[in-house]
Amino acid sequence: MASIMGVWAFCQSLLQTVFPPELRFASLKYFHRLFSYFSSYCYYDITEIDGVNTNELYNAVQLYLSSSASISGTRLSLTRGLNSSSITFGLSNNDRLIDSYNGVAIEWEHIVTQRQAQTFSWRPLPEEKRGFTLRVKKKNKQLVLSSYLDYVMEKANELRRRSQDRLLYTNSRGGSLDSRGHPWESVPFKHPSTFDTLAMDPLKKSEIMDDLLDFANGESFYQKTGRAWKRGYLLYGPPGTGKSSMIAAMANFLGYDIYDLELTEVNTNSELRKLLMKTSSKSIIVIEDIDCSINLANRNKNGGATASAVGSGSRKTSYDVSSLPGSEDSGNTITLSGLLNFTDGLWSCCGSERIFVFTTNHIEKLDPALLRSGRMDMHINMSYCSFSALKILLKNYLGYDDIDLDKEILDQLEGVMDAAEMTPADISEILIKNRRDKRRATGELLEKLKAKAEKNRSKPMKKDGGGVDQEYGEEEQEKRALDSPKEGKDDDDEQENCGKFEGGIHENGDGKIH
Ligand SMILES: Nc1ncnc2c1ncn2[C@@H]1O[C@H](COP(=O)(O)OP(=O)(O)OP(=O)(O)O)[C@@H](O)[C@H]1O
Repeated sequence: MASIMGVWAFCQSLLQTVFPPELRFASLKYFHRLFSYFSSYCYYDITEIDGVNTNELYNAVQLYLSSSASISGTRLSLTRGLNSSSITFGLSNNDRLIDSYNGVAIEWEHIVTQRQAQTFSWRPLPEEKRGFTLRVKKKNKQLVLSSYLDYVMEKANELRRRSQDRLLYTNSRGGSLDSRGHPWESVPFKHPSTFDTLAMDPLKKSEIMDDLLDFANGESFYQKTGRAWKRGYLLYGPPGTGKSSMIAAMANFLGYDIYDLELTEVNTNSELRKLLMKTSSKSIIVIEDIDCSINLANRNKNGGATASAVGSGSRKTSYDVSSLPGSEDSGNTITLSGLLNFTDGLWSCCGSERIFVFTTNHIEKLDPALLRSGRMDMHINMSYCSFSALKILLKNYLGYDDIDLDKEILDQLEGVMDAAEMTPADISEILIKNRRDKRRATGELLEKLKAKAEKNRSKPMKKDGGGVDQEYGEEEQEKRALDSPKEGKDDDDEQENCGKFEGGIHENGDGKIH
């Protein structure tokens, strides 16, 4: 052993003296070339750090391989990212696995080596040099370059979305930028509302779910028809009927982030555009209480853009904004046409797969331009709790199934439900309060429903000029009465549009009305 080692050391020193490093390097290079010329494989190296920047492809490959069921190694590396509630596992150092794509075997190897002495860098580099080497037969090279890597990126993005908690963004006050120069601030979005917990007519619910799925899987459809890959939903109905819960359920269903746009914090149309440009794909952009955020009632025929408080009853500071041509962008205001451009115009197409959701408690206050066909693809009426919706609440809150409930009580509940006009929020309150005693819960609920129905019957809806519901309170009625008179051409438009929204779902754009 000692002799062999002695000979080896001697040969090594001889080699180093006879062959200078340059010669060795050159011969190694030619050897590699010769090897790759005769080899039937080609190799691609994907390093973790590309120069000084992080290589996104490396992260994507790592994530993609973590999902591969064919991981054969018995030693895996486990990671849990920031904002993530799940653990992902990946290839351990210098491990390899075979992936299959369109019947072609692709070999991945995770290479980890020690980084040589640190050269000067503005950014400290990790001590280890990590990378993936992809090996594929030369004849399949084209497949890897043309589609496999795109496929890996796409899958990785999908996995990232699924494993990471969704984020809820809101625009910073007065359009200020955060430390990363971003106009949106985010927090993890953990709203537990899902379509299972949402109390509404099951038929309506499944229609919305189908529509969302069609949208999410409709990339080729939108491409084929030349339409921007986006969809608009208008949720309207009295407070407490589940509009916000519906948005959360949509986000949880599709795995999208939510951008909650506070319009009262946006000063100009261009600020609005900048915000839009900074939203990511696969997201829901929400403008809640659009009638309160800016006054989008009848478009002012005479004046320029004015910014003034809207008066009593408005829940937020509001701006009276006209959308006359020529008044756009004049002064520090956003206009209706600016808003429509935001959802509809050329700018709405930066990024893709985005859903716009507007909510309002008073659909009749919205400008017809906002309701016109093609603007908001679907109008969803979140109405008072129906009997079928009540059954969902009873199941979720009290654990009742249809069969558990007394037939007589069920009949009584069904009898008063529509006349009572109670919101799911009111009903959930009663159920939460008595959730430990199911009998008391149903008893109290029935009592309250009967009393409400009786009250409604004895005091029929006093309608003012605009058809104001007593539920909305004196202050709100006054405001609505002020806003109700409609004039000119828009009048017809509005009536035509508003006439369509008597309950249920209405689909625009493709001519279908539900
Ligand atoms: N359809 C529903 N299904 C299940 N729970 C509901 C529903 N509607 C309301 N709730 C309950 O009532 C609470 C308030 O509902 P939510 O905020 O979604 O109503 P909203 O219509 O958005 O009200 P607002 O117009 O005041 O914003 C929710 O936390 C939820 O628990």
